Amino acid sequence: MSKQIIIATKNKGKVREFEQMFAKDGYEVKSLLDYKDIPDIEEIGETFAENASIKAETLAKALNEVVIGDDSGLVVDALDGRPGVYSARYAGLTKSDAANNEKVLKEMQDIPSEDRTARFVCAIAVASPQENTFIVEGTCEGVIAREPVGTNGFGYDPIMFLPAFDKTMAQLTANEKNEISHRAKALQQLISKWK
Ligand SMILES: O=P(O)(O)OP(=O)(O)OP(=O)(O)OC[C@H]1O[C@@H](n2cnc3c(O)ncnc32)[C@H](O)[C@@H]1O
Ligand SMILES: [Mg+2]
Repeated sequence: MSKQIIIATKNKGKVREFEQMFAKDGYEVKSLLDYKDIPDIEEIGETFAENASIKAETLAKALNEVVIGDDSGLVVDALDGRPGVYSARYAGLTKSDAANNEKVLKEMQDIPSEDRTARFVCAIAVASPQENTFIVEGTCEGVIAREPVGTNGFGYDPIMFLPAFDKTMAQLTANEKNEISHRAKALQQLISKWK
């Protein structure tokens, strides 16, 4: 029987990255895309950590299993930390990646290069029916680009320029992203600190 990890997400990009990162340890990844009967989980927290916990705890309770929640997003310094926990719905409830990117670029159009710093943040929560929820966080620093570049990844990747690579996150291969991303760093924390 294969080992299984359940992730409380409906985001296909996240599912793909967790599959890639867990594959080497032989884990099969399940997500909310496999549990269609679970009602939408409301993300009412004020922090990434709170929302990751809400997602993980809700599904852990519903399934009576250990579940991982991922809440993540883009924090832009010149926008006072926006889109932050509103990253998914920044340009409206349709949750369009392209519209979200356009909105950030428009708000940043008069911001000079040196003030375009930003970071991706990923909080991962592990909830189980018996134990307290365990939370870790990872970040990945970058600069908001002038226009979307690249087609890999998902979400805000095309507008997140990484000076160290001289590429946007959407120009990295999956393997490259999974070595340096906010999600990868959170997962490394989880593996080194949980239990
Ligand atoms: O809540 P779930 O079901 O997990 O899926 P979601 O897409 O709503 O996920 P979040 O609430 O955590 O919102 C995250 C937002 O940040 C974006 N995001 C998260 N991780 C990202 C990454 O690695 N690269 C680019 N954008 C990312 C993503 O596209 C969303 O717009
Ligand atoms: Mg969400």
